[in-house]
Amino acid sequence: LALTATACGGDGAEGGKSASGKLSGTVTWWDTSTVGSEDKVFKKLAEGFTALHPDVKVNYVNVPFGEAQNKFKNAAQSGSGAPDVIRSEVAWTPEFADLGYLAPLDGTPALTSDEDFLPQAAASTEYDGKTYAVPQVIDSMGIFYNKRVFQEAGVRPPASIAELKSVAKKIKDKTGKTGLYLRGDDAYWFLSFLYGEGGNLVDVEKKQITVDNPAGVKAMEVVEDLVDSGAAKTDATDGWNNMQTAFKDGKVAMMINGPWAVTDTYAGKEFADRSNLGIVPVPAGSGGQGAPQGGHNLAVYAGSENLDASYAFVEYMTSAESQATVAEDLSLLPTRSSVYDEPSVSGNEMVAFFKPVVDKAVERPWIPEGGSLFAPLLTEYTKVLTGQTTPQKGAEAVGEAYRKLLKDWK
Ligand SMILES: C[C@H]1O[C@H](O[C@H]2[C@H](O)[C@@H](O)[C@@H](O[C@H]3[C@H](O)[C@@H](O)[C@@H](O[C@H]4[C@H](O)[C@@H](O)[C@@H](O)O[C@@H]4CO)O[C@@H]3CO)O[C@@H]2CO)[C@H](O)[C@H](O)[C@@H]1N[C@H]1C[C@@H](CO)[C@H](O)[C@@H](O)[C@@H]1O
Repeated sequence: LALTATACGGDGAEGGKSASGKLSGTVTWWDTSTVGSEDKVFKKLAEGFTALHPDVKVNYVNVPFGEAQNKFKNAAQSGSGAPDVIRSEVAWTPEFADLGYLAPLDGTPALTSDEDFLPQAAASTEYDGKTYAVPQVIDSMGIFYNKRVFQEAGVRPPASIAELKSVAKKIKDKTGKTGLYLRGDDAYWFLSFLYGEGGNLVDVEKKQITVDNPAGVKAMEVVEDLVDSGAAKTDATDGWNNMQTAFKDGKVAMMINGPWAVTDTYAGKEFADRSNLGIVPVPAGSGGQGAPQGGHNLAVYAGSENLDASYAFVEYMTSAESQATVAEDLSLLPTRSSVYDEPSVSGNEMVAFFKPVVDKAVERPWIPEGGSLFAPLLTEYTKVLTGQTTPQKGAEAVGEAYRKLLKDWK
């Protein structure tokens, strides 16, 4: 008599494992990847799971990046409507784990060959001595530039803020185009300038708020000056679309961005010839050089009624083969070291550029409040860029907000 362990899932679907170990039921996966450039690759990959496990139905749901975090927290809190698996951004993972919304994965089939994961990618999945997610992609940022415009202006890619300004001036004089598009509605775009001044948002070891120290104020002055001097243009809203459109249409010569922008950028008329897209490290400031570490993990909802199939699905989606497919199709960076040895991956120019960048990217504090540091930073960053506050006042306001958020920090 084949005993089938069945349980009614959150969405009423049956799930579980038959005595023969065959997986069954439904796995609902909330993917946050960009619709129109990344989603179709991830959807196709996810649905490939059924080829391996015919009795498992994968319910692929794309939830916009800006909505998924709170939508998941609300569903998990109410115990209704949460997915079995969520694409959990690196900063969401410690927060979800701290709230008890994620299934610990140590010792489960979700986590295989975990010594193969890049340590900096694995770091965001570990919380309180347990592993709560599996790294899917890791990323950082660089300067994307239009080689044709650079040739027309007779300039070379900038390596410092000073060179960024002089290159932008030459481009404006020779071609009439603005040098840089600096995204103003997402504070992630501020971090490489902060690191360039030798600053950081906080110092985790010392439990210190550092965003409002002199380096933090200087970084706000740097971005303010890039806009006021005409070297860069920015927007307070709809930054992603404005940045991509301006760069893809050749209206600006540079943008700062990450691997997740590559596929969409290649769709631009300026980059139909992909060799016209150049990429170099973010500029050095007066205090150093550094780009932020970002990325996404796959995590299993602690209340999933189909843990067995969810573990297997996460393992499949983060396997070396899956990561190689995603790197080839989307130029996204694998989180498994072994995948970089695949010829199709190491031969990808974008992956080859970003791997050393990711290896020395500035790691973020993997604390539950880590993601919450961005909302107050965004408010002041946008105000500085649009002349509504001064760098000094902006940085101080962020520091004040952080001291409310991180009570016992100095
Ligand atoms: C404000 C947010 O601050 C932080 O986010 C940081 C983030 O921590 C940084 O790492 C960085 O993320 C990189 C990312 O690493 C990089 O991969 C890429 O991601 C691509 C994907 O690659 C692409 O596939 C596709 O998905 O699209 C993705 C996005 O393009 O670019 C990201 C940067 O965009 O920067 C984020 C800051 O934006 C908080 O964590 C919250 O997210 C918070 N938002 C909440 C706010 C709540 C209401 O207040 C609202 O109710 C809540 O629902 C919202 O969640």
